[in-house]
Amino acid sequence: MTNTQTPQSVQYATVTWDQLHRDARHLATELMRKYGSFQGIVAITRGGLIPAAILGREMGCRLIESISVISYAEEEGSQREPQVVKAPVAAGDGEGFLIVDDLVDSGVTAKLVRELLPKAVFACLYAKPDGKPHTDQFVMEVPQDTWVLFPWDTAPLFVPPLVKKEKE
Ligand SMILES: O=P(O)(O)OC[C@H]1O[C@H](OP(=O)(O)OP(=O)(O)O)[C@H](O)[C@@H]1O
Ligand SMILES: Nc1nc2[nH]cnc2c(=O)[nH]1
Ligand SMILES: [Mg+2]
Repeated sequence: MTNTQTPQSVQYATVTWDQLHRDARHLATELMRKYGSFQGIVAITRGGLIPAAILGREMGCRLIESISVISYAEEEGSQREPQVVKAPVAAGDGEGFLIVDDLVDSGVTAKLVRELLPKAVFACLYAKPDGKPHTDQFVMEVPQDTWVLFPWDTAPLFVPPLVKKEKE
């Protein structure tokens, strides 16, 4: 994960596809060691979909259910009252299921999904301190004031050589 400081002092942590894949495989290893196998996986859309696909492949799990929660306003990334727009019907009360998301931040999304699936295990790749109590397993902790940029949030971009910046 690469930390970048912008002039406004907003911290970003950029995750590449390679790192995400490595971290998801590491999460699969730890989950199998701790819990054995799962009957099914519930992906929290949209961020949990790719991690869930990687975990499903590694753990030999083909039953993938989803729950769709809208927690952040699209335009400004600010938090709003979370709204479930698709329920994880196949998962029952969560017994034998693994819930997967890309990260926990405030923990609001994870808390809501756990209330709907009280018997499920919850796993994610990255956890900020406020969200940590709501996850059973994660790979890496990220500071609360850091915004994680996932590979699907970014694109390679031309960057001018340092020597040109010095002349400005
Ligand atoms: O712990 P919280 O403060 O609730 O934040 C974590 C949630 O926020 C992000 O999803 P987002 O709502 O942005 O939707 P998306 O997955 O569809 O991009 C992320 O994928 C988690 O699901
Ligand atoms: N991409 C992204 N989405 C989030 N939703 C809540 N926190 C975050 C974050 O740090 N990064
Ligand atoms: Mg999400």
